Amino acid sequence: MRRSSASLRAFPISPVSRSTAYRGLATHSARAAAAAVQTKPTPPTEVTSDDLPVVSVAGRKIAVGWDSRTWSRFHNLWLRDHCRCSACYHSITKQRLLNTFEIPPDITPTHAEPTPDGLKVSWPSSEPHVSLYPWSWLQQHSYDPPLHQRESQLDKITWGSKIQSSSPTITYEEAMAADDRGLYKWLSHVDHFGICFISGVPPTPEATEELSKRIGFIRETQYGKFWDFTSDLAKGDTAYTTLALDAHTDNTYFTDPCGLQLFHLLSHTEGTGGSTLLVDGFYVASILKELHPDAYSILARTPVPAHAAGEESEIYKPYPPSGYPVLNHDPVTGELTQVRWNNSDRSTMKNMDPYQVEEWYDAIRIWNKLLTSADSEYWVQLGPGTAVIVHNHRVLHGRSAFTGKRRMCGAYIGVDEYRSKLAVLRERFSSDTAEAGRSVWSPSL
Ligand SMILES: C[N+](C)(C)CCCC[C@H](N)C(=O)O
Ligand SMILES: O=C(O)CCC(=O)C(=O)O
Repeated sequence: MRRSSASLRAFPISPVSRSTAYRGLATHSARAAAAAVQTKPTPPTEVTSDDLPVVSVAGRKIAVGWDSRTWSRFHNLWLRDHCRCSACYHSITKQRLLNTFEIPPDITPTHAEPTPDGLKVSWPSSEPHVSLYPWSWLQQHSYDPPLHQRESQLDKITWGSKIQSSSPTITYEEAMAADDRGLYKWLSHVDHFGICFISGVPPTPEATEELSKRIGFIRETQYGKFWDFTSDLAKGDTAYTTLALDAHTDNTYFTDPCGLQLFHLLSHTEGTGGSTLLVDGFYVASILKELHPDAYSILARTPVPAHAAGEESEIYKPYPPSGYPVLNHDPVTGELTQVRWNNSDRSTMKNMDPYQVEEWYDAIRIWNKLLTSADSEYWVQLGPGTAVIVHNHRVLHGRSAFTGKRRMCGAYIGVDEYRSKLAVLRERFSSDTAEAGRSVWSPSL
């Protein structure tokens, strides 16, 4: 609905006129719309300079009318706290300079008006303080009501064994290309699928280490930084044997399990077996939730203790020691964010209520049956030249038993290092403001 700019003209807000900040038809219809029961808000249209939103200050909030049906309400206190002028916010470090706790809880603007660049608000203070909030930022961060889908897993593509017909893959050249476009493609595949193969990798630990470092610094653990291992029990873990390893996620004994795990099989001679198992934990969890909601709920609320205690000098356990559930969720969106499952590394199930015991075992039995189904299991034989990266918060991995001499190398990357790199690449390659550098209004802040 187009409105003349005259009807949107703000005028100074005095206590008397505070609740009638605007005149003209737009205000009436906008206010009537605001009073109407809020139907599901439609994301507002692009704000153009000749069609500015309606702005109204009422009590402890400022209301922004995007169109006749969509309003957002922002607390004055919240707006003042989020001022990003150079006095309130460090434009280089992107850190708050303002002392939040000096803002009066009942702060009220002396003036508020729509401008082509955003919502302009003047605050009472000994020296005049003016804040300007870009319309796009206000739309993105509207919380009353939320106008945009919160950052969510919408772009996750779950898979079963059929992915083997078209596994996400990039070439080593793409991954190593200095312009980072290939790196962005690689990490986008990991973000969507939880796995990505890399073909054409020189079959050396050196090249594999450099490949790993393209994502971020390697996460050092008790197994070292870059690992190059075989079945010699060099470390007190069954990975350093010829035994089969059931589908698992690594580091359940850490408070914060690694984010990515890269594997590159350098050689396997004088024997057979040792193929790699990959299972999309998000895919299996979605089936469990659909077909066995009670089991899903049990796995989502029962903490599972774990340990790595194969070295005399080490006892790793998560904090708190009770551990974390198999299925972990975003407390805001409720979406599944992390699978933690390693039945070998699981410690004694203590602190359980007696009635829980059998239902928990029933739940993990169903979970295991789905994990090990032909529909879920993606078996692939790695070999020199083809590495695979696995998102350890989502995809479970394992291997079949083997004979002979088998040499595997790889590395862990922290989940925050991975997410930071992806965010930077996304900012650079998918934002039309990348050239201008990171704004204090970046969606990431
Ligand atoms: C990857 N690397 C061979 C270094 C270590 C393997 C550790 C496996 C451990 N049981 C876990 O699940 O975390
Ligand atoms: O040896 C392999 O193929 C995988 C070993 C493994 O599962 C691990 O290191 O976590």
